[in-house]
Amino acid sequence: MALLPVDEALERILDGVKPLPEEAVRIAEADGRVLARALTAARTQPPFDASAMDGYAVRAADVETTPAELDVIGESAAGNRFHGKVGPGQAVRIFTGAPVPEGADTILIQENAQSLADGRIEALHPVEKGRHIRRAGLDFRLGQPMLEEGRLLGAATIGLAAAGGHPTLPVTQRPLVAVLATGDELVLPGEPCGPDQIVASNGFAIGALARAEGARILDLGIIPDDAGAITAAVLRARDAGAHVLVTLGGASVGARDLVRQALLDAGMSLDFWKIAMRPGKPLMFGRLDEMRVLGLPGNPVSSLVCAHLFLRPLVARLGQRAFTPDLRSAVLSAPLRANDERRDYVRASVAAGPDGLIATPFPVQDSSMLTTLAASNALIVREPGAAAAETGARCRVLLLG
Ligand SMILES: Nc1nc2c(c(=O)[nH]1)N[C@H]1C(S)=C(S)[C@@H](COP(=O)(O)OP(=O)(O)OC[C@H]3O[C@@H](n4cnc5c(N)ncnc54)[C@H](O)[C@@H]3O)O[C@H]1N2
Ligand code: MOO
Repeated sequence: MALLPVDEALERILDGVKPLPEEAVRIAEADGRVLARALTAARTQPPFDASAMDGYAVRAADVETTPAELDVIGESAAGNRFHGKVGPGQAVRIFTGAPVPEGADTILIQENAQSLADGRIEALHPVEKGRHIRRAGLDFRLGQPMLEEGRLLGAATIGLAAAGGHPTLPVTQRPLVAVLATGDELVLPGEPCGPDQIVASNGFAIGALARAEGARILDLGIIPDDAGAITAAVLRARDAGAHVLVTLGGASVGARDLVRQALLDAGMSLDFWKIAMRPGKPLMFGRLDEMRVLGLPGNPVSSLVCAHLFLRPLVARLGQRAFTPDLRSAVLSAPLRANDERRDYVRASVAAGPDGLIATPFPVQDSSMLTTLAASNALIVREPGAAAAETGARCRVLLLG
């Protein structure tokens, strides 16, 4: 049977996936969340004409010719306005952020004023009308759109929302991704490791990748190669309301590769198994009620490359985040062999050269080797059936970010 092309696999995984419903979060906890609907200003900023400088609120007409003497009749500070009116020949001491008093139409900065005796000042230079005054609503006005739906919230956007008077924000729920590792050979880092055992690493890597895309993680731990135990763990994920279940390992064809059967036993409808991709051929995908199930291969590189290509966009879409693979053109610094029928994702390091990006593939591409994946910042994407490529040839690279 022909293997499913990668792009079609992604389409099938994303088919019908919609952003999760919204929830309210306190603004102090909104960092990294996605705005579920557009936000409008609940107030006007600044709410009054405000001074942008420390100095004196004056009438421009009084300082047209300088030096000019003025009577200081009071003070307007941020949080404590002056309630009177500035008349001809008068000034009010004013500080940055304070309301400009009635009658004044400009700000004389204190560097351009000389203090005299008896609460008088001398304006040393003329000031044009409106100088150093922030008009009410300069930043935004009540009811004005501030932030659009789908906006990823960070420092500036959270600051804006707070200034707009929002104590809580409507954000898209974070997808819950359950992660289930399978294999009798696996132990956790730091646990005693028998002679035939290895340390389970995939769950940590996948968890990190999913979290970076906005997911919450439900860690189901390591389940032994026992179909019944795997099925029970799958049902735990569903009952916990996981939006996505990621299984790790046991996806291939060996007699001990029990995950597919265990998923079917749990009631999953299988959409596909095996795709035209290297690494990651035994990838499987299906649905169990509302939960999407991604069965990732056990080899650490296969598992993480598949997660980059399929789990990230799935989690992003559920969480209403924009996701666009960062594909670029580069020049090969070493030759590559002709490709077979699978799309190949070749670990590589990509660096800027004088004429654009230069891609250097790692010579050994075994899908168990995390050292090369950790050293890679990109994958060279080679189409099925691609001819051998010489040094200097153009290639497509997927930056891992
Ligand atoms: N006869 C065939 N054999 C294999 C085929 C095939 O088509 N025919 N496909 C190969 C490919 S490609 C891959 S990829 C692997 C994937 O196999 P599984 O998904 O069944 O993975 P396992 O056999 O369970 O494990 C493979 C390897 O990865 C280690 N592993 C598993 N889980 C973890 C984990 N959580 N952390 C770290 N390492 C893990 C496991 O110990 C094995 O060494 O199948 C090929 N075989
Ligand atoms: O697809 Mo497997 O991932 O070649 O090692």
